[in-house]
Amino acid sequence: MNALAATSRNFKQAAKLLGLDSKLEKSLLIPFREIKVECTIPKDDGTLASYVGFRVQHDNARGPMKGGIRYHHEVEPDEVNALAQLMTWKTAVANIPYGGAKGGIGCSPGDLSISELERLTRVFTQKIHDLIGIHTDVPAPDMGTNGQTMAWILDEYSKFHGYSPAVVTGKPVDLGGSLGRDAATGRGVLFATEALLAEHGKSIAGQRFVIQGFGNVGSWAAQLITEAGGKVIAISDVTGAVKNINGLDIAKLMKHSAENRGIKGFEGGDAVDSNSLLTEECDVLIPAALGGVINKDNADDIKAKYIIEAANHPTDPEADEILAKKGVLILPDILANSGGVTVSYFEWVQNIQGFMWDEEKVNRELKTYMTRAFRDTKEMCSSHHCDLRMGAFTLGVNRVARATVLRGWEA
Ligand SMILES: NC(=O)C1=CN([C@@H]2O[C@H](COP(=O)(O)OP(=O)(O)OC[C@H]3O[C@@H](n4cnc5c(N)ncnc54)[C@H](OP(=O)(O)O)[C@@H]3O)[C@@H](O)[C@H]2O)C=CC1
Ligand SMILES: O=C(O)CCC(=O)C(=O)O
Repeated sequence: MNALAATSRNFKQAAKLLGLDSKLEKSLLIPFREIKVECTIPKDDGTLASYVGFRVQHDNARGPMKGGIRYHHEVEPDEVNALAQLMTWKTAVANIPYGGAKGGIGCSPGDLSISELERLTRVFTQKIHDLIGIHTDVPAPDMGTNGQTMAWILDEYSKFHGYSPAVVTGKPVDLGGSLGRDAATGRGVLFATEALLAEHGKSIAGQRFVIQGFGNVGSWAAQLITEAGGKVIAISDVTGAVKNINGLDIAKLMKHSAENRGIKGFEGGDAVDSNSLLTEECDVLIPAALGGVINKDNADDIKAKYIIEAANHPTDPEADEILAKKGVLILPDILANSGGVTVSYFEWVQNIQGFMWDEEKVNRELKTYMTRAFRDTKEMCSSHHCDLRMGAFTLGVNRVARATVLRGWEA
């Protein structure tokens, strides 16, 4: 199912459970602003190349809009729209004072040189600089982007507006980035998984994990789960998938991946078919790459008891229904991966205060926020007799709806 159709379907179900006024429901779904820009750059070989960039600013009822920028060849308007909408509900679930936005450029970052990526990022920033800002819309990294990308945006934006470190988060620590932001989404995944397992009398130790994606989120999740005593038995990235039922050596896999631009060829396990990774025998499945990967075609074959959505919208609504019938518990994206934007909030707060927290404080606060978001979601599950996805959606949508009405929304 199309990402926007899937996200909107979940939103409408939550609106129904909350008994939301139909006009308010319609207004909450419509994005505040959709930006599309053409970014033309000279390539290293002297030819010109053109890429389409997007920024969708979905909602700002609770504060400045917030969300990552993705560089990927599949970036298209509907998906960016869906991701921006998810950010609105996610920041509300985390109860941080933000709305939601998302951006992206349709490109294959692996095929561009560092200087081409820099030129592309600077041109994109030139085209959107007057629509983002510390109190309007604050970008961060997502798939295919990283701290360096944020540093270029910061620098380009600052040429127009003066030095403004708080205009982006997820930037390098040397430029005012927060300690702990790099690991934050993976660490948040760990905390959320711990909270879910604890409800069932279990802990990370002794559970078998399968992870799709070995980038920022997947690799940190794998490291932290291993440190907590979990056994990561299979991992995939674009180059392939590797499995070891005794547990993969994540430190060695990190080294191999950095040296070989991917996990293909890693000798600490058996190469397996990437397409069957999601249906491997395990206790906990963590999709940490693309959206829509768990769908009606593979949901019935999934053997995990728990799915922790580290990626955004990895599960289609049709798959949700199939998995619910099988008794598989899903910790939804807007809760499970909210650790990244939560520490982005800490980073923004530190920049505005001109003060730096130590990493221990960042991680401690992150745990408090993740545990609170989990508890608040469970309360919505109890009061609306719904699953965790609807618990999180009703929590987020209700908070945004209340802020919207309080600010003076009129039907
Ligand atoms: N970064 C963040 O703070 C946050 C990210 N997220 C979400 O987490 C997910 C991952 O983001 P992030 O880790 O930042 O992105 P990265 O670009 O750092 O990593 C993405 C990973 O996914 C892999 N991948 C891409 N396509 C496939 C595929 N078809 N099969 C298997 N693996 C694949 C990539 O492989 P390769 O490297 O070989 O290309 C890479 O290992 C996204 O859905 C993102 O929206 C959510 C919240 C915050
Ligand atoms: O850190 C942020 O601001 C946003 C992270 C993000 O894009 C996401 O949570 O999907």
